[in-house]
Amino acid sequence: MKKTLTVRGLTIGEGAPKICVPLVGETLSQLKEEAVYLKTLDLDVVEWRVDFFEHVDDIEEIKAALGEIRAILTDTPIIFTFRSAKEGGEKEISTDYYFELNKIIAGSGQIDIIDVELFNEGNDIKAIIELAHRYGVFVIISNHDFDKTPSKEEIVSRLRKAMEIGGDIPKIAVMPRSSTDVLTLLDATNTMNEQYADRPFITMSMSGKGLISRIAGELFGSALTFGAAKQASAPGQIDVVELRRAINLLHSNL
Ligand SMILES: O=C1C[C@@](O)(C(=O)O)C[C@@H](O)[C@@H]1O
Repeated sequence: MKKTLTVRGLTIGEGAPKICVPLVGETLSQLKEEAVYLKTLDLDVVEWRVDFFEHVDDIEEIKAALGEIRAILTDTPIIFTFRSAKEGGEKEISTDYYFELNKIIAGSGQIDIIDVELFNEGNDIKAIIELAHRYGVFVIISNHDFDKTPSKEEIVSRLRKAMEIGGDIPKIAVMPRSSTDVLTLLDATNTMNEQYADRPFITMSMSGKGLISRIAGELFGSALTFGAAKQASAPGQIDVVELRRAINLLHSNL
């Protein structure tokens, strides 16, 4: 039996996939403007992609900005994500700083979910999961391949590893080079859903080719999907209004 996960009244892992929209502003004023705009949209979760932020190397500035974002978004679940350059993010930072930042923010009381990349030291990941849980924060353990789609076995294995290490929500985003690659991601998702997952997880095949994976999560097993407001944070994200419409279309026919 798969567990669901409830955050600020939102239950992830049942019914239609939940919609997450990334905040990608570079300056504090852009972030505040974006957050005000996101409040007007029909979305479920907001992800702050802090690697887009101009002061990403200053934890005090990040904390202050987060306070302002939280004050605007009040009841919306917030995911805090520093996406490393090697996994498609905007900036490179040292591993030490990556964990220091994530630990401080996990304990800040301002966020609900934190994204930690799977390709790190197991003990570092476990330490941050433990700390996050102490503060009631859920942890996404993520992996991204912006170049290709690994084999089905590899995708399932990475998602299972994210689960075994203690992540609350395993996640993988891969790039298709062909329609077969999209099927591989969907097949891996379906197998994970039917055979291995005991908790919600997230998968997507990126770019226009992979769009089906961003709308068909309810059928194959992905619990959350990313849509764009004004600016996408990854290739293939569609406008959040169209995304909701497509998801509802599938949902109402299942
Ligand atoms: O990991 C993900 C998924 C994503 O890469 C996507 O393809 O929608 C977008 C990122 O902002 C997010 O952190």
